[in-house]
Amino acid sequence: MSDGKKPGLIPLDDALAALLAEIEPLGGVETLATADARGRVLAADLVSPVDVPPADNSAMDGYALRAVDMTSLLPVTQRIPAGSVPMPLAQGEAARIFTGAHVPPGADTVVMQEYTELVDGRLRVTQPVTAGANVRLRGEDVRAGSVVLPAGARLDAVSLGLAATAGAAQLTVTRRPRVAVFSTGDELVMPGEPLPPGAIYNSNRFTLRALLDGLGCEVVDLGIVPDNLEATRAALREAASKADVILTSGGVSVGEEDHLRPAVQAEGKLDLWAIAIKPGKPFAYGRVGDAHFIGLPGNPVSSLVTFLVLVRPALLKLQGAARLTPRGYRLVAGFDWPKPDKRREFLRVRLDDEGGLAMFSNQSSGVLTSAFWADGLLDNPSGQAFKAGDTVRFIPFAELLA
Ligand SMILES: Nc1nc2c(c(=O)[nH]1)N[C@H]1C(S)=C(S)[C@@H](COP(=O)(O)OP(=O)(O)OC[C@H]3O[C@@H](n4cnc5c(N)ncnc54)[C@H](O)[C@@H]3O)O[C@H]1N2
Ligand code: MOO
Ligand SMILES: [Mg+2]
Repeated sequence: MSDGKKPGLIPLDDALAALLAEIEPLGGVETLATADARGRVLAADLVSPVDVPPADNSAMDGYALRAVDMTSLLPVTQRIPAGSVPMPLAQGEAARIFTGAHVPPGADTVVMQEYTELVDGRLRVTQPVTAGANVRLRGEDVRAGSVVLPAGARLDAVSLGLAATAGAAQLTVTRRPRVAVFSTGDELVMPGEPLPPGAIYNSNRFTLRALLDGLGCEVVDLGIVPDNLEATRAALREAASKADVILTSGGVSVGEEDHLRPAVQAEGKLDLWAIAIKPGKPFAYGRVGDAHFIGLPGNPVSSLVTFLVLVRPALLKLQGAARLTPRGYRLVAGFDWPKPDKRREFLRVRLDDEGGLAMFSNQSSGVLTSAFWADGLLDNPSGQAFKAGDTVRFIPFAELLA
């Protein structure tokens, strides 16, 4: 802990480890319709009761036959649209078949119709295909009895589709965290209201609510809290009575208008403060009652970055997610960075046309445009300068905002 004047900054990895050590998964499950489970975490392995596809089926509109018959003129003895049940195919016969229709027993190959012609009602293959072509095998996607989605999987568009392909109408997911959110700042005004002198629109509320929503959390929005100790303490008490997590923005730095740290110390305890991260240094973590307290810096980019790097893993751990941190990728910097900081930096960067990384010109933590422009964050270790052409670590927003 620091006295607030000369903070000994905590390395980010240590801070994240300490934060995650405080987080126990919430426990508790609920069963939801598959369509309603986006953003949630699967509570138990999902085992498929069926093979997918359930039978060998055609990948093309064309004709099913036996490969050995490919060079003969074949009578077309049945017509098999998708959804119908075929009859067995005898040697020397072909069947008209459509994409997705079950291949008749006896047939082993499908020839697309463009590679065939009918001669007096009989099928001639004009362009032979290899044996087994265009047949999608039973169970080649999912085998009955296998785990389609493991416990801890986060449910996104692809995993929900996969659950449905295995026939799951409902999914058992972990309990969603209740997160009470408030913004602090006498200067804050809500969009839609006039902007008086000295004021600024409250953007963090919207960023944070959307981030929480994406992570499957239930938001308790306590609005804007003025910059005074009593109001901040009262807001913390209310938040702790209503939520598993209290998430605030602003008022965590060292000015006498920053009341969150003393308020948390009065109402509970402060475990972590001042991280070696840029932007986002005054990030704070503690407890108020049974609730976790997380204080994000007010600057909009600091608030966003600390959420993505520190809060997101914590909220995922609360929900029992298997993967807490995003993948990083090694990419080439397209610019020089001659001014290393003591803090680990997260620069807002974009993929350039050569597959390297370009940087937004203004990296101020107040410039939210930088994050909108960017494709992700360049994760630069503390004290490190780099040059164009050097390899750096890139974390795409596609990973962080999923
Ligand atoms: N003497 C020092 N001053 C500051 C330090 C320091 O080490 N010594 N750290 C700076 C850093 S780094 C950051 S980050 C900020 C964090 O400040 P706070 O968390 O106390 O946030 P505020 O002072 O309340 O606000 C900062 C900035 O952000 C704007 N803001 C706040 N909330 C919102 C919101 N909901 N929507 C949009 N904008 C918001 C606010 O107007 C301020 O401009 O402290 C530095 N100071
Ligand atoms: O940490 Mo502050 O975010 O450098 O502006
Ligand atoms: Mg401040």
